Amino acid sequence: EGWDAFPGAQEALDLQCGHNPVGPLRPGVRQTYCAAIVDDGTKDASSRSPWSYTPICVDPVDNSDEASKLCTYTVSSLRGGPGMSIITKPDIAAGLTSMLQHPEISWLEKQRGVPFIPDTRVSYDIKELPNKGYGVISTAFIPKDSIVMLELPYMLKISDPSPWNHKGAIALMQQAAKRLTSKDQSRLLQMARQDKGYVLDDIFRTNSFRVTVEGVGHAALYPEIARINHDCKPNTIIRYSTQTLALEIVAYRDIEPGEEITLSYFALNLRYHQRIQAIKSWGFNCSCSFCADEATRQKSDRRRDDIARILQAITRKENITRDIVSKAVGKLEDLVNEEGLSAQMGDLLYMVADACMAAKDFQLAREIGEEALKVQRRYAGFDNDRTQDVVKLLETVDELEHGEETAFASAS
Ligand SMILES: C[S@@+](CC[C@H](N)C(=O)[O-])C[C@H]1O[C@@H](n2cnc3c(N)ncnc32)[C@H](O)[C@@H]1O
Repeated sequence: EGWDAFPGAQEALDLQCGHNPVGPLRPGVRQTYCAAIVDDGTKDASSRSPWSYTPICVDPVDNSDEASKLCTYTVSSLRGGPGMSIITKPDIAAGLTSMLQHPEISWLEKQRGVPFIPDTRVSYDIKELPNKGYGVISTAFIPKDSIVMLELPYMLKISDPSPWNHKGAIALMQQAAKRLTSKDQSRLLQMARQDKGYVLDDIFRTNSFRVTVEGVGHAALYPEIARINHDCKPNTIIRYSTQTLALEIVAYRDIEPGEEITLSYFALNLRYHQRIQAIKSWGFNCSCSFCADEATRQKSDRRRDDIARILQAITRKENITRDIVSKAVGKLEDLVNEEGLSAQMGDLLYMVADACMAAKDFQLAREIGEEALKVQRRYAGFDNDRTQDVVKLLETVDELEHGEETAFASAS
């Protein structure tokens, strides 16, 4: 509906390549399979399009038929900006073809309802801070919900490299970096490190975000976003678009000029001991207000335990009545607000909707699922995998309800 008004949309939809678990953006779209490109030196430039170089690949350790090569792919410019290298499997790279060949994203903006550009009034500086290395400081008032930063990754690698030989994977990383422009290479090497192990591994370990590409986990480096320091009660959250690979930093509350821009490096709802454990790998201490003193920690942990208990209780079939569920959702909302976890409310509502679906209360599952969808679109991203999970749940609810109706009709 209305797709013709968006140049590039139809071509991009028609070009949806295989290996895309999110599925077509529109029901009924023709699904074509873009060819997986590997390290075949005989191929000319046009046959390795959209990549700027012939990929370099390594074979898997287990050379069975299902095992795939691991390759490094580079584009010299991503959507008119800096280039990008990705170390991934050929079928995943093939899945990126439509995004790379059809960079026109105005139709995607329409779909998500928010432009893919940061609010130009928003500004920040990257500065050296005591005991933190560099950090990002706001230079103007940033209202809640505005996009503070929006970037594309300049390097990505598949999260689980275990099927491939370690030495081979390291060689690919080296090539992936070398094929970037010299400006990007020097930016990459200036990123924070912990001085442990191989330099590019260290840079990935210290700075990368876990994203999904074609439904598969990858570590991604975003140049300036990587300068944001951690806080367990952050003033921004991350929103990720699976179709464009864009990562956004969104104001979680109003931010005053001069405030440091922070985000949480892990899920917001961890308990104190889990936070300490998670932070250990970065080598600094928890200094947010939730870690401040024993009493605050305990109070916060208790609320977080309560959230888990409510979710646990709702999975029991006998608790799926409109009255009990709406009380539980109300209580969850209170706890989430007190703990600053609204960005996770969509995930919680998704779990409640799932429990309603399991208990066959389809009406309730739909109502709560629709609420979950709104929250996920806002906080996770309009095409994020977490958002797509809710879309799938709503589709399943429709199918199950329809199935029950048909079964009932044929029985009567
Ligand atoms: C992704 S980088 C953040 C930017 C980094 N400070 C820089 O100079 O580029 C992660 C590293 O920043 C530092 N860092 C992040 N959050 C911190 C915090 N709350 N306190 C102290 N150091 C922090 C740690 O050294 C960590 O390994």
